[in-house]
Formats: sequence, structure tokens, C-alpha cells
Amino acid sequence: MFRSSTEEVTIGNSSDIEQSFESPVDQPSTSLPPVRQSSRLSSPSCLHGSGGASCSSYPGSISDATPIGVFGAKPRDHNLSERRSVASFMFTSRSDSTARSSTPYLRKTPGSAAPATTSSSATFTQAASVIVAVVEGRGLARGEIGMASFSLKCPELVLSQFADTGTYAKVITKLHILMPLEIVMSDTTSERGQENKLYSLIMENFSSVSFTAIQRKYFNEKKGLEYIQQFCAAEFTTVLMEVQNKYYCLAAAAALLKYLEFLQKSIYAPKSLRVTFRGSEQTAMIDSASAINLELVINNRDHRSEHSLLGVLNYTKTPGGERRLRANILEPLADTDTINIRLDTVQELLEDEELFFGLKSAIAHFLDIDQLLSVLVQFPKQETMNVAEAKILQVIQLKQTLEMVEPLKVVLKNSRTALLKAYAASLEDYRFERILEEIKRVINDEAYGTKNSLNMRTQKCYAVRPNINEFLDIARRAYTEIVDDIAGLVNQIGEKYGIPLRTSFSTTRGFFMQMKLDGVALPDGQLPSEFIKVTKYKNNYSFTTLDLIKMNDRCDEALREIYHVSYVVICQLLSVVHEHIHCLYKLSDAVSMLDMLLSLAMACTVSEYVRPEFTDTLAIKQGRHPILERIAGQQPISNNTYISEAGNFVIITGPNMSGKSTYLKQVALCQIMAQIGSFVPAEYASFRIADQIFTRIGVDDDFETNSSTFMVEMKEISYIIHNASDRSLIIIDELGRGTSTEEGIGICHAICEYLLKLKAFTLFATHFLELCQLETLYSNVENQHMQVQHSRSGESARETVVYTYVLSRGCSGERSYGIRAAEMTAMSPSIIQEAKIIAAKINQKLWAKNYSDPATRQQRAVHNLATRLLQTARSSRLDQESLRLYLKGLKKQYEAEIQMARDTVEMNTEE
Ligand SMILES: Nc1ncnc2c1ncn2[C@@H]1O[C@H](COP(=O)(O)OP(=O)(O)OP(=O)(O)O)[C@@H](O)[C@H]1O
Repeated sequence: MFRSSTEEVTIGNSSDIEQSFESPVDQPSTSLPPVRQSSRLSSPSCLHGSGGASCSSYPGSISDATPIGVFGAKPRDHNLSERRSVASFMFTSRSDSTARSSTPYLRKTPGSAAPATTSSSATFTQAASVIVAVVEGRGLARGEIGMASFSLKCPELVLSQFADTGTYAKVITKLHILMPLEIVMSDTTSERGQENKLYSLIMENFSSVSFTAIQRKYFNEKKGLEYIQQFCAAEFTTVLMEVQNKYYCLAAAAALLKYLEFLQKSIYAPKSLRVTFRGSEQTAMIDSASAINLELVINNRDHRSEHSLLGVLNYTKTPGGERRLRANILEPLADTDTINIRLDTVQELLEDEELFFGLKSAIAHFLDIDQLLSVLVQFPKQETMNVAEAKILQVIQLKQTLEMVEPLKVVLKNSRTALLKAYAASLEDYRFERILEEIKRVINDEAYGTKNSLNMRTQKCYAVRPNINEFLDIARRAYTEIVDDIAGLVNQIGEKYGIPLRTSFSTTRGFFMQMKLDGVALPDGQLPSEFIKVTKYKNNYSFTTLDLIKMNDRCDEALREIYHVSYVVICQLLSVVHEHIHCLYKLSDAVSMLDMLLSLAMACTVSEYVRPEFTDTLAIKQGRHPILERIAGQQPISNNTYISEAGNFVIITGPNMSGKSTYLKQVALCQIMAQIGSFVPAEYASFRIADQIFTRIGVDDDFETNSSTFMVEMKEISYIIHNASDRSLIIIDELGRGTSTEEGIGICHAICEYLLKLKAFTLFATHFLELCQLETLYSNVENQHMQVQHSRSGESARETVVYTYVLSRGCSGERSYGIRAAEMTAMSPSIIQEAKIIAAKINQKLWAKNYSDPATRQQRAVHNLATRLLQTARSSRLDQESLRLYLKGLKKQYEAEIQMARDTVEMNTEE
């Protein structure tokens, strides 16, 4: 019944979604906050509050009485792409105002002015849609940060409040994770000439994101609390207990909601939003530089998201699932129980094929529930044709979404693990059925959403059941007649000229005619003059006639009537179901989580992963680099890792290209995978939960920019030193390469000694072999190296290096590999010879410094034995025989260390 008489279509888009009810909050014309423009604003218009001298309300503020829009500009449709430029135009301080799209992860150092962005790279489907308000405490509360964020695609207000250091690394990291479309701050932070540090850092790190300044008075915590009481849906009101004394996030919420009200031309329904508070305690922090270094969401070389950790794990089917996976990768869990619950589910999915495939097909058909909810809980202030059309589509989508709940429940019915059972229980909510019943009373059973533009139009026309509204039925009859007339007209014209015509449809042109040129003899060799607006694409002519245009106008008129009446009927329906609609939050949560867990399970079927354990040791047997595995298409060489409190600092040496950086990243990536609840690429894996993951890895090896490279690495390392804790995982690669060898060694040595005092697990790769001496000084240091082999072949019998990528105990025996690498090039032999002599002399001097004091060595041996025995007693699960062998090995190792100490005494005496 829903087919139109004309079948030819082109695919079109559906329009924005809005709706209209009365505003539950203050009327904007009297209460909205004037906005300050900051110094770099480019728009000169007084009406836009730009700070022109003649503007009465400046500097910065826009008079409340300004007739067009309270923020001093006419509100426009909150279409995403348009929004960015609107924001730039009206409020932002961007001097460039280029309105580039926000990058998923900017390539920046925390607190540094590092260059470049990863821009176009992302194939990741998320566009920036989050508006964030940030406020900082003053006076003694400086450093206390309140944040409130709201996605235009999901009606959730997320609050957070935390203490940050002077580098504001936490704020910057959180903002990077949110991928903001726009950042809102108080005007006092950006006053010309008095910009505060947080503002400056945000400007520096988010240069492509719109910025809006709002008067400080709108960051009002009392108002914030009131708004939350007013808008928070009943099931989320426990958040009030969490935030009632968190003044800064409440203040940010007040400013943000006020701003959104203006921006969206619409108001959120009372008790309609999900409000959550996210403290930092339950998640591990990965700073933005580390996220880039580790290629969590974007590959640094080819800038493709497929070749990132997200790409490796992303088999999600829904936008919500993908968003959740991304957020988890950037901010993994830090709570063992929650991670284990997720791992149980992944394991169940892997063991139960029926559940896996059943769930996969049940999830695959869900639309973006967050987005749907976000429009359903908004009240647009006026009805337009677009608004009406969008509302009809929303109800069709709501029906489709609710129809998918039952199949999902059926699949989850026999699940065993706690999480799946919990989701199954949450879907038992009676409201799903209630809403669906109501909808089905008004909406046709067969109504569905489709991408085909003509079909979609027909679906919308006939969405409301017949006999519900008399006028609607009449308008629909009129519409059908006109469409039939159009088909008749086209046939007539075809017969008149003896040419085969088709009726086609596109959203922009409406109905038009098309003709294939192949084998068609035109009268007089050309198109009849009656045909107008002719376009040609390949072998196809498209055109229309004046009569057809008139008929299209009549068609539109009938359609307007249909949409209007349908809109009225649907608004009545929505007012009935509105109070139950918040069960969709549960559904959205369930679908996105299930989708993410399915994706993690799917990744295990593609590659061989193992379930990780959580202990006080980082132990990985035959671990592999997950991204290298994906890119290379074959298994990379695997390696073992063992870090415990007894040996929590590993120094890794080895020549260039031997695989050090790859190994370091592999460990960090496995740790992150484990902490999001994923299996890991290894034969066995045990992790100690990390509260923070730090990396200092040179992304590129641009030796031409030595000075800036050095500054960047110093900033990164000082950030690590200031923020690392005993529970952190620290990855440092090639520190000190941007300065002289002596200085580099000195800096590395001092930094190592500082980090050695922490119980953090540290992996430190270096070319400075001198640092291996730390093992003799500190009991918790362990040397490892990347093995290489040498071979001579060919007539010249030149030595070639074979990289094994295998990690072994001890310091690398490789010397002068830089010179050997140079030897392989066309460098003159005399220069190489000279270089060898000089290097040998310098080496002799450096190695002559004897770090090893026999007493320290003995102490270290005793300490090593004691801690290993303690650890074995605490957490060993070896059987009796294995334990005996292990203890025997420990004894042997202890004896060897003591013997080495004795040898040193003898050597020193002889000297
Ligand atoms: N485990 C592995 N299995 C297979 N290939 C590997 C492995 N590790 C590294 N490689 C390959 O070797 C190349 C060099 O590795 P990597 O950059 O990690 O070496 P490096 O020792 O850090 O070098 P440099 O000291 O010059 O920075 C990588 O691009 C990768 O393709």
C-alpha cells in the first residue's frame, strides 16, 4: 500500500529533526547570557556583539534587548555542519575562523605547542557533536576544574569535577576524548591581555574548535542544580546526591544548558535528560600525547583509523557501539571487577555460537538510539514543513527501534553471565511495550524508514493510519491522484513524441522525466522545445515541462497538508508516550555495550587472543603487537614480558630497527586492551591495573628539528615525572636523543633515578648502553635487549644485520651500530674508519667509569632473592614440581650474582 505509482527514484536525505512545545525554562529574551567576544574575533558586526566601537553593549556583551537573538544573532537551524560556522560567526574568538572539522585526536603534547594535526585521516564515522563548558575555581580553589558536556546527538549531560595540575593535562585529555565541537568558558578567562593559562592552553590545543565566552555570572552553581532537578529524568536523579556539593561542575552545567537553549531554538522537556557524573577514579588516564603515540584511534603514518587500536577492535554495528568503544579505548577502566564482568561476557560470547550470532543479528538493525532520543526529548519552538516531516520520521524510527527489543530479549534469555543477565532484565521494562502499543494505534504497521527518497516520502505520507483524521485521508487521496496524473502525463508526452520516457523523482527536483539516449531517434534530431531544465549525465537525459512543474507544485501543496495533519496527530501521540520514553536510555546503554562486547569477541575470532588476568605482575607470554599484526597481515614475532615490583624498571637496548619501539607500544596496547575488557594478542597475559598510562615516544625521527624535538621530549618527560604514581605504566623510548650524548646520558640517568623511586612499571628503551649500569646499582632494574644476528655474504663479504625482534635478558652487546648502518650506505671508507677510531676512544673512556660497587651488587642479589620469594609465596599457582624447579633457578641466579660481586672485588684488588 505504500508504493507510489512512480517507481524511479534517486536517493535523498532526510531533513533535520525538530518539534515545538512551550519552553519550560526562562524565556530567552529576558534571561539569556550576553556573550563576550574575545580579542581575535573577526566579525565586525555590532549585532553580532563583536566589540566594534559603536556597539552600545560592548565590550563583549550583547544587550539583552537585542531584537534578533539574545546572543546578538539570529538563531539558525542547528544543523551540525552549519552550526560550526554559526558559532564561529557569532561568538568565537578564532582569528582564522576556518571552521575546520575537529580532528579525532590532535597531535599535541600536553601543554606544548606541538604542530600538525591528523586532520582528514579519520575514517572513523563520528563527527564532533559535543559542546563542553569548562570552569576553573578561583583563589584557593584554582586548579579545581568543573566540566559539563552535552552531545547534540545524545541527550546526556555529563558532569565532572576534579583537581588538575598547572599543566592542565587532565582537562586537555578529557577534552580530547570528548572531541568537542565547541568549548564554552567564562569571559573572564579570555579577557584581552589577561588570558588565563587554562584558556591559553585550550586555545593552543584546540585551535580548530569553536570557542564561546559567556559572562561569568552564568556559571552559577545554584542555577546548575535547579536545571538538573528540572531536566533530569527520574531514573537518573541519584546523580543529584553525587553533585550537590560539586560547585564547579554545577556552574558549568548552568552555563552550558543556558547556551544550548539559545543555540538549538528548542527546549528540552522537563525530566527528560540523562545526567551523569563521571569522576576520574574508575578509569585509567591516558594523556593525549600518549593516545597519539600509541595510535589508539589514528595511525600516525597512514592516518587511517583502521590501522589503529580502534580499527583493530572495531567490528561494531551501531554508531553507539562505536562511540562506546572509542571512549573506552581512550579512557580504559581501572576497576578489576568491572573488567572481569566484561571479560566473562566476551568469553561467553566466544563459547556460545548461537548467542554470538543471534546477538549480532539482533544488534545490527538498531539505529542510532542516542540520536533518536536526543530529538525526541526536544521541543522546537515552531512548526515548519521540515519539522513536521522530521517528526513523522522520528516516530517511524521509534516504532522500528521498539520492535527490535523483543528479538533482543529472546536472544538474551538464556545467557549465563552477569552482564548479559542484567541487560536482559533491564529490557523487561514494561514501558517498551506500552509505547509500542500506543504507536501502533496511530502508526501503520508497515511504516518503515528507508534511504530511497521517494519511498521515504511515501512512507511518511502514509505513516498515520487511515480513519484517524478525516482531513488527512482527503489530503492523501488528493496526493495519490496528483501522483497518478503525473505518471499519466509522462506517458502522454512519451507517446506524443514517440520516445521512451521514465518518471523519476529526486528530493530537490520532485518528479521529472528521464530518457536513455541509446537507440532513440529524436524528432528532428533534437529534444522537443517543450522539454526544459535539461541535464545530461552519461547516456541519460533528465528534463521536465511546465505542466510537470505545476503538477509538482500541487503535489507539494497536498504533501504540506498531509505533513501538517500527520504532525498534529503525532504530537498528540508523543504527548501520551512521552512520559515513558526514557526507557530508551536503557535500551541505548544495552545496545551500545552489547555491540562493543560483540566487537571485542569478534576481534578474538579474527586473531588469536587470550583472556587476561589481573594480578600484581605484568606478565605476557608470547605477546604480539595488535596493530602490526593487522597491518602486516601476518603474525609478528612474539615476545615475553615480565615486570613485577621486584623488577619494575626494564631498560631495553638494541640497534636501530631492532624492534624496541614496537615492543614498547605492544606492551602498552595490550595493557589498554585488557583494561577495556578485551582479550589480548598473547598466549598468556596477566596485568596489574594501571591508573595512568604514560608514553614518551618520538612519533617521527626528524633530525632536522632537533631543538624542537628535544623541547617536546623534555615537556613530555616532565609531565610524566609530575603525574606518575606507583600504579602507573610508563613507556619511554629514546629519551635524550635531541641533545649531545653526554647530556643525553646525564638527563636519562637522572630521570631513571627519579622514576626508580616509584613502584610504577617502567619500560625504558635507549641507545645509551651506559644506562645498563643502573642494573648493578638498583635492585629493581632489569636489562633486556633486542637480539640481532650478523652475517657476511656476497663478494664484498660485507656484514649484514639480521633483526630477530626477539627480546632477551641483559644489555645489548651491539656496539657502533650507527657506524655500521652508515657503512651500509655509500659513505666513504676513510670517513667510516675515522669514525670507528674516535668512537672506540670515547667508549673506552665511558666504560672505564666503574659503576659497580661489590657491596651494592651483593645487596642487590639478596634483595632480588627476598622479593622474588615473597612474590612467589603471595601469588604463585605453580604445582609442587614446577615450584621446586623455579626455586632451584632462583638459587642458581642468586649464586651467580654473588659470584659476580666477588669477581668485582678481586678485579678491583688486582687494579
Ligand atoms: N616483533 C616484530 N615482528 C615483526 N616485525 C617487527 C617486530 N618489531 C618490529 N618490527 C619491524 O621492524 C621495524 C622497526 O621496528 P622499531 O621501529 O620498533 O625499531 P627500533 O628498535 O625502535 O628502531 P629505532 O631505534 O631506529 O627507533 C618496524 O617498522 C616493524 O615493521
